[in-house]
Amino acid sequence: MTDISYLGASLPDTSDRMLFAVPKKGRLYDQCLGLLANIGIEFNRKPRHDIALVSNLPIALVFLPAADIAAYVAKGNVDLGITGLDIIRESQADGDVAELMRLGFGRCKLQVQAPQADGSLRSSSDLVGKRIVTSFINLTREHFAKLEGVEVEQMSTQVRFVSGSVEAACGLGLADAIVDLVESGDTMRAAGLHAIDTVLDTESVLITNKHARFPELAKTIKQRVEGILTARRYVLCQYNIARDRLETACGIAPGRQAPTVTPLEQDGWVAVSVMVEKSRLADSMDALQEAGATDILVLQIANARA
Ligand SMILES: Nc1ncnc2c1ncn2[C@@H]1O[C@H](COP(=O)(O)OP(=O)(O)OP(=O)(O)O)[C@@H](O)[C@H]1O
Ligand SMILES: O=P(O)(O)OC[C@H]1O[C@H](OP(=O)(O)OP(=O)(O)O)[C@H](O)[C@@H]1O
Ligand SMILES: [Mg+2]
Repeated sequence: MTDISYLGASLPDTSDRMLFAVPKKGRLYDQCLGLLANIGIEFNRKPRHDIALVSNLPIALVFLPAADIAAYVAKGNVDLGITGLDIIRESQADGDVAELMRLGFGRCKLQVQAPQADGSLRSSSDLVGKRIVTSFINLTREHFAKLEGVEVEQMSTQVRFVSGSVEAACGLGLADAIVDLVESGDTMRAAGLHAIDTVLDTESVLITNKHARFPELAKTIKQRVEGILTARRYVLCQYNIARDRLETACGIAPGRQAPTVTPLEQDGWVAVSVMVEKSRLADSMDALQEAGATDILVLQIANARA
């Protein structure tokens, strides 16, 4: 049985439950809570408690720092978890951790950033032998060792760890450049830095230990998450069209599997219902209208299953 007694004095009994690790704060927290609600996970988390029993499934949620979750999953201390791909790679947990699915939020880039004012630093190669500060020492060392064409132990670039506010390091004279996460770029620019290379594109990932307990329950969670992600990506588009133009219309919006076509009470006309990717919706509606579709309606999808 997993020992998680370090997480609180009066622990609930979690022995018969799948342990599901979720970031306890930070950039992924709100999205994770939204996802848990959407997949029907109900729980009541008491203030200051890092474990919450799920009332409608044999699951205990364990709220942990995002940066630690990959290591807990890799060691089998928890069965399932949500964290960033950057953290999985940095924790060197790939061998023991199976990626169940990418979740499409927490998207950002791990980038090499140098002072804008220093025109001599234009790519990672210009930093060989210099001082780099980061929270991602393993990924950064691998990046520069590869660039230098040597093993990590032999490389001349110096990589030092700081746990946060990495962008301050250059201004404080601690580093010539940094490696940190960039989303909008606001933090980077505010510190007078610009990106000169990308180490990794990252997003949040649902992961499990390769030998985890409760594989059936993990599969259920995965299917539920898939349903929510599909629902978020698509809308349902309905329209009427003359039957002799149906083929053209179906070519414009072929749907996930195929459009549903039902006869209208009006002779020679049909009603069509089809899933359309949100990213292509406006173009598809223009083309459908052009092809003679009328009464084109768009409906949100709350949930979906393949
Ligand atoms: N600006 C961002 N945009 C999108 N995703 C991000 C951003 N910053 C971090 N992430 C993602 O979220 C993960 C956790 O980072 P986060 O900043 O939430 O943790 P933290 O630094 O421990 O928390 P905090 O910033 O509250 O101290 C990162 O590893 C990355 O995958
Ligand atoms: O490109 P941006 O949109 O500005 O986002 C990037 C910033 O977000 C994260 O920091 P966070 O806000 O989590 O603070 P932290 O450094 O204390 O972790 C990351 O470490 C960057 O500093
Ligand atoms: Mg942070």
